[in-house]
Amino acid sequence: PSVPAPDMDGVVAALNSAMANGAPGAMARFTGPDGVRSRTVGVQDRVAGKPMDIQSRFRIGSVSKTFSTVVLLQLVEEGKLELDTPVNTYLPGLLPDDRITVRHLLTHRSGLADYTNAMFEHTVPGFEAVRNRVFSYQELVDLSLSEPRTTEPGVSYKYSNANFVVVGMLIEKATGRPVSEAYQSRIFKPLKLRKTSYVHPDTRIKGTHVRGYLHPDEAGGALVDSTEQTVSWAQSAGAVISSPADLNTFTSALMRGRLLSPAMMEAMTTVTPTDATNTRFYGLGLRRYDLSCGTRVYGHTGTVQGFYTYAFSTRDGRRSLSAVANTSNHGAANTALGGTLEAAFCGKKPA
Ligand SMILES: CC1(C)S[C@@H]2[C@H](NC(=O)CCCC[C@H](NC(=O)C[NH3+])C(=O)[O-])C(=O)N2[C@H]1C(=O)[O-]
Repeated sequence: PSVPAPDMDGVVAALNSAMANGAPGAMARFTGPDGVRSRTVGVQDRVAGKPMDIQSRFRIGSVSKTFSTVVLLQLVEEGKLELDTPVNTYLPGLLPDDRITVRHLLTHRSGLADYTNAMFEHTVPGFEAVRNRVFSYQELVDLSLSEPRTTEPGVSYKYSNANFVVVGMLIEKATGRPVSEAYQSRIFKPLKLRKTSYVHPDTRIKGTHVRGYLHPDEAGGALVDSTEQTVSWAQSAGAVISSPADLNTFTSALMRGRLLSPAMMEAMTTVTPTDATNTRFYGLGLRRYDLSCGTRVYGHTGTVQGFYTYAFSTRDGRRSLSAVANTSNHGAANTALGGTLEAAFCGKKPA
């Protein structure tokens, strides 16, 4: 069936709107039946004045959660883990509730509190306090467990980074190796994602990269260059670095079934609503957005200090969009950037 051509003027308008709302720059890359379309606006480095470059690397934040989910679901397919088995079966004594299962982690229904709410209550001081810190997985779990559970296991969707910290622990327990090796051998290498890496706790983004600029909580406050950080507060929940092309390749390959079996893709894309709009859903480490034209897109969003990312594909993987703005803690910029999805996947609005 024919699909609408991407409305690249609409994509540029969304990128410019992100800039008008405080992003020094933004960019988007679309792949579809008619090939690749890229657009960039503004700068990737405010001091050097370097223009945004579609080849650049950047921090993808929670889009990392989908990479971690792919590794874990491959381990499930290999019989090394089971989705409906309690986490404590694999990591004895880790969690205070034996009812919390692996599936509860991937669907944000475990009830484990998100320690980043307290950690980043004050945006810039919170960031400065951790940007060079290296946490163990256990320290992050302990931060979560120091707060009350947010739901009985399985009862409701309560997004928490803690879930994907435990996912990282499960991957390392099941493989006996660091999670970085699993990303590399199971995803980065097979898909030839040459600009995608997991370098925790190194603070640098190697090669040509976008610099990220964090908005302070104080209106009109100066932007903070947040490019260099360990992202140790997130690790398997948010520390992957990638590029627009690699994210297009990843989400498209995922939806085409290059990484997981059809049965596992069915499980991954079985979703529940995350809000009252009934257009936003979550499956297993994967978001589904239902767009105004009826198209359903699957992927993830990412917020890490100085970067906001969307990485989505259609269910058949034939169309994919990645978009990033190099600012964060500015809701209007994030929402504006989201306009790239409607423009890219729904095409020009009828006059
Ligand atoms: C659910 C989200 C939005 S939050 C979650 C994760 N990012 C974080 O947990 C970092 C939150 C603080 C980042 C900081 N904000 C503050 O400090 C606010 N006081 C900023 O904007 O740079 C990610 O990425 N996910 C997004 C996702 O999945 O889309």
